[in-house]
Amino acid sequence: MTALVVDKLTVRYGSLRALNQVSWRVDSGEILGVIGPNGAGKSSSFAAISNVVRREGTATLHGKSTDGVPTQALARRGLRRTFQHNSFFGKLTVLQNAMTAFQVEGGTRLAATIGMPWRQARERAACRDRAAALLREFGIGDTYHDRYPDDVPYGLQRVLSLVLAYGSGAEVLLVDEPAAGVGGADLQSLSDLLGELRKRGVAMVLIEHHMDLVMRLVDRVAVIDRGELIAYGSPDDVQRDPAVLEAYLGRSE
Ligand SMILES: Nc1ncnc2c1ncn2[C@@H]1O[C@H](COP(=O)(O)OP(=O)(O)OP(=O)(O)O)[C@@H](O)[C@H]1O
Repeated sequence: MTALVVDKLTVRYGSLRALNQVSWRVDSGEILGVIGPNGAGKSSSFAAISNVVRREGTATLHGKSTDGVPTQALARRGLRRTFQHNSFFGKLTVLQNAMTAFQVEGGTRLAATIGMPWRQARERAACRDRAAALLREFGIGDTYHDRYPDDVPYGLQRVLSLVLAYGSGAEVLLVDEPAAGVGGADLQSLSDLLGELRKRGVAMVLIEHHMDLVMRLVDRVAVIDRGELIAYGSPDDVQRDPAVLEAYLGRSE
């Protein structure tokens, strides 16, 4: 099932055209890799899809236009994203952060679930159980639940970012450089997690500089260079594309 289609997406910052008429699609249960050199326009495409920056062109989520739909409303429609840098609520524990993942879903206010007294106690307990189960499901054991995100190993923080974005049922995930700063076994865990989310039917768009991870994992690749889509196809085809070799893969970052 088609999850997200972008058509002729264009982003301008003043006189700079950061993205120029880029089109691609991603289906449920599929990972689209978006690659390109630094400054190519990858993150701008996420910002445009999420309606964080002004855009031209269209983005269609499950067949419905997202034009003018606020970011939070898109999140409620199942479009979530993660960022290059972890963005947790630093004063909340890992578990409390996970509890907030259900706020968007349920539409309840953060304060009502975390800060408020006895009236909300039952809802709070249910939310807490759900959040703890979610964390455990993705390998974040109880020993980490009461720590602050900054106090857990970095690889686990990256996993936590994804788990929070996935929350209790994201259908389309925009994943921005999950493997940044991650190596070894943590890289494998991340790769496994992304594979697991795909199995669950989540459509993912993955911006990533870690080429091995991208080429091993994704179903299709969109290559952007200086705001232009220069190649779009299977990892094998893209890796053989002379324009890609010239513009990106042969260039050291
Ligand atoms: N808010 C902004 N205002 C002005 N220019 C911006 C803004 N955000 C990005 N740019 C510029 O737009 C271009 C595309 O940036 P973008 O961050 O989308 O690239 P990217 O492919 O995600 O790069 P990287 O791999 O380094 O994260 C770059 O030239 C960048 O300097």
